[in-house]
Amino acid sequence: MDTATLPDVPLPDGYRLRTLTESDRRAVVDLDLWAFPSGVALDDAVRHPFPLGWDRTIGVEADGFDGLAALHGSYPFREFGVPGGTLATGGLTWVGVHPQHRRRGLLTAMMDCHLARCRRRGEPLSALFAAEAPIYGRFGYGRAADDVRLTIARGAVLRDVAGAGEHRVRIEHASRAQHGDLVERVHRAAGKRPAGVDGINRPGWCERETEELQAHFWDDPPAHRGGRESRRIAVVERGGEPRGYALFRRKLDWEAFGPRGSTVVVEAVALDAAAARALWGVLIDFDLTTETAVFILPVDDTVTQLLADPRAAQPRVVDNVWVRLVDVPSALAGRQYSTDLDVTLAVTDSRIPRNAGTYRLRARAFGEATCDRVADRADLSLDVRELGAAFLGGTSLMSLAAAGLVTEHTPGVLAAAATAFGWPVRPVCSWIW
Ligand SMILES: CC(=O)SCCNC(=O)CCNC(=O)[C@H](O)C(C)(C)COP(=O)(O)OP(=O)(O)OC[C@H]1O[C@@H](n2cnc3c(N)ncnc32)[C@H](O)[C@@H]1OP(=O)(O)O
Repeated sequence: MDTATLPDVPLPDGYRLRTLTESDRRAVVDLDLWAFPSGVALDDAVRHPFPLGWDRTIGVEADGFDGLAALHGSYPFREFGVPGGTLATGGLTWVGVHPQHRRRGLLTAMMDCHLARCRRRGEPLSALFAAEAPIYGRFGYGRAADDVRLTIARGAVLRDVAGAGEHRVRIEHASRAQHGDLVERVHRAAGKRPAGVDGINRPGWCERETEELQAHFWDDPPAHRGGRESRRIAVVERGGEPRGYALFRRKLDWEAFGPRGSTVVVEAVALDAAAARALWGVLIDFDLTTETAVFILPVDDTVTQLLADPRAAQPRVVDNVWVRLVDVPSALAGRQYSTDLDVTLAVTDSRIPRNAGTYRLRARAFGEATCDRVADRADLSLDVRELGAAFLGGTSLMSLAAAGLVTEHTPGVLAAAATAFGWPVRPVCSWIW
């Protein structure tokens, strides 16, 4: 399969797509700074590790315009978490259009290019984090996961967990050399068995799979610290084995009545309840601080159950990953379902017409699934966007139907399908790419 040639997608007059190379790095970073304004100087920004592979970084050039008019890239996630397994997924990122060229259809052209290339590469899914939430629904992406952000007062009471006291906590400067392997190992294990039950993974979980992403993740330039300290890590160990970690930064502010520092937790992962209790006991009790802000957590994270007063943590729920089915039958057959299922779905898809059609989806609870195109009358009808929203098991088909976005043609099938599409563990991706 030819994956190098760019697909022939319609572009506005005077624009063309081009695969970029290392020699375009400065232009790429410059365009990114145009799209995402920042106080970081271009000369500084180009020195930092570049997270994309060049074979997946596509620019748009314009007649008579120096530099790039637009840009997008994608990460090759080979093991993006879906209910009961993983699927190859194109992780769309670095989408940007120079302000001079916006609203002429360049994003639309880049989306057609990205989706065509995902399909050629055999990636049945694409996923992304949306800079602005209204952008991607029109391209068939559904809001597939939410995360919760907490602000926990220092010393908030946590429920006891047997065995928590048997952990040792190391608190250190975080570095790839010292902690890279540990973080990857614990992070991967947490996605595979988040509730400690075999086969019940966390959908949406994915690793920083490439060398470029790892280098970028561990880079810690002062300009990205927001006035906070360099990145630190707390590692909880039991019997000498790491059982959890948190990456965090503190900041000390002095006020008239004394210190009012805070801690920001960037990623916190624990392999069981005792490790979580040991970890959070440290994170919410740093000296000279009054609160700990937690950036991204699964909405069902252990700490939400351990807090004696969950309201005091001021939970805010925000959209996390958005998912797009690039190849409907492969994607639907590529996940598991929570109950036995036999349903016929009529799917519309205005951007990838070959996806549109009626499919019979059959599955055994927590087992194999098959999905075949049929000519039958459908039990349910919905757009590919809603299928994306429901795909990770975090958005109920029932709630989509209540909003008029899924239609039931066979009475009783909606409730059964909504239950089957759900998953015991809520989806999330623990880091923004
Ligand atoms: C996965 C990621 O990387 S998320 C990062 C996205 N990038 C950014 O937010 C950086 C700043 N913004 C930009 O670079 C650009 O404005 C983009 C990429 C958001 C849009 O690019 P454009 O080339 O202007 O989009 P394009 O002209 O193809 O618009 C397509 C449609 O989307 C709509 N649209 C575009 N941007 C937005 C937005 N921010 N909010 C709502 N609708 C939008 C357009 O109005 C248009 O609608 P229509 O089809 O009904 O006419």
